[in-house]
Amino acid sequence: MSVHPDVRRMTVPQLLACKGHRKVVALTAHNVSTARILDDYVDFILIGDSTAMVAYGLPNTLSITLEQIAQHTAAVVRGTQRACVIADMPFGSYQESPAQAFRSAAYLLEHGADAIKLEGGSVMATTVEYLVSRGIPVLAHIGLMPQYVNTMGGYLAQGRTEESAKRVMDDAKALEAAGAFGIVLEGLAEAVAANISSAVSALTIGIGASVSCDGQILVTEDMLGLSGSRVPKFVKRYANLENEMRQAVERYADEVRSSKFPELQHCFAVKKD
Ligand SMILES: Nc1nc(=O)c2c([nH]1)NC[C@@H]1CN(c3ccc(C(=O)N[C@@H](CCC(=O)O)C(=O)O)cc3)CN21
Ligand SMILES: CC(C)C(=O)C(=O)O
Ligand SMILES: [Mg+2]
Repeated sequence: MSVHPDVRRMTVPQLLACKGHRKVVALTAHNVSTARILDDYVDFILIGDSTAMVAYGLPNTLSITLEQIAQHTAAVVRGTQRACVIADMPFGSYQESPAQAFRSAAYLLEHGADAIKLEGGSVMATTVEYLVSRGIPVLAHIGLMPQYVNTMGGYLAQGRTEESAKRVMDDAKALEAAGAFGIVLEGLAEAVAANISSAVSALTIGIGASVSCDGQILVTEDMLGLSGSRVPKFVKRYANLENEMRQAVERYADEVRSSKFPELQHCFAVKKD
């Protein structure tokens, strides 16, 4: 990157300044071609651990490694200029201790991330404070936490009982006090998301948590119709790129088989004399 880039990347303080003024727009990406397109439209791009599922075909988000997320982060950074880039901390890279979390988060910042995201409520407050006080902006993630799939027994919406609603509100307040600049609210009852969004000064980013959040995020493959038929209830399909890709690939296959492609314009001629 040049010393004086014409285009400035959105910073975490600028993201936070959106609270109460305008909605924050976010999507996931893990490669250059997608990141380059998103860069013109979103405030931040998340390299989600959902990459495990949408890019690697793994059954859940648990087995993607820090090294994999770091490489996908570097790719997204190379494909973007304006969007803030936030990397998901993979399972096992931060739960052990604040020091372990710092080492992992620093590794992701070394690969170009502007901030990191980690899952967990009050239990992560000490870790969040440790990271933020040492220069690493933290986006927290509560409600439906996919890295807890084995203890939760599934991807279940949260905040639907009084007890659950109170727990999630307490988590949000603990993370705010620890210094998280934002909190992803996933799979959360609408009223609870609304209460949290007005109770905390941190930015709330919803996914399946209603329009009351300060911003929204979705997995890009889901909203583009590229992740098959089984998508979470909270996904809205803005395109059906699977159909488009099928049509294009079918046409290519037909043209190769019928020798219609390639044509002369796609070929090199021998140089004259
Ligand atoms: N492609 C993709 N999109 C995602 O949004 C996503 C991932 N992968 N991987 C990690 C997690 C898993 N997510 C999920 C997966 C399934 C449901 C789901 O099926 N939920 C039920 C409701 C469950 C209940 O509370 O009863 C649903 O009907 O949507 C929700 C979130 C969200 N995250
Ligand atoms: C959907 C977002 C919030 C996420 O954590 C992911 O993609 O991994
Ligand atoms: Mg994630």
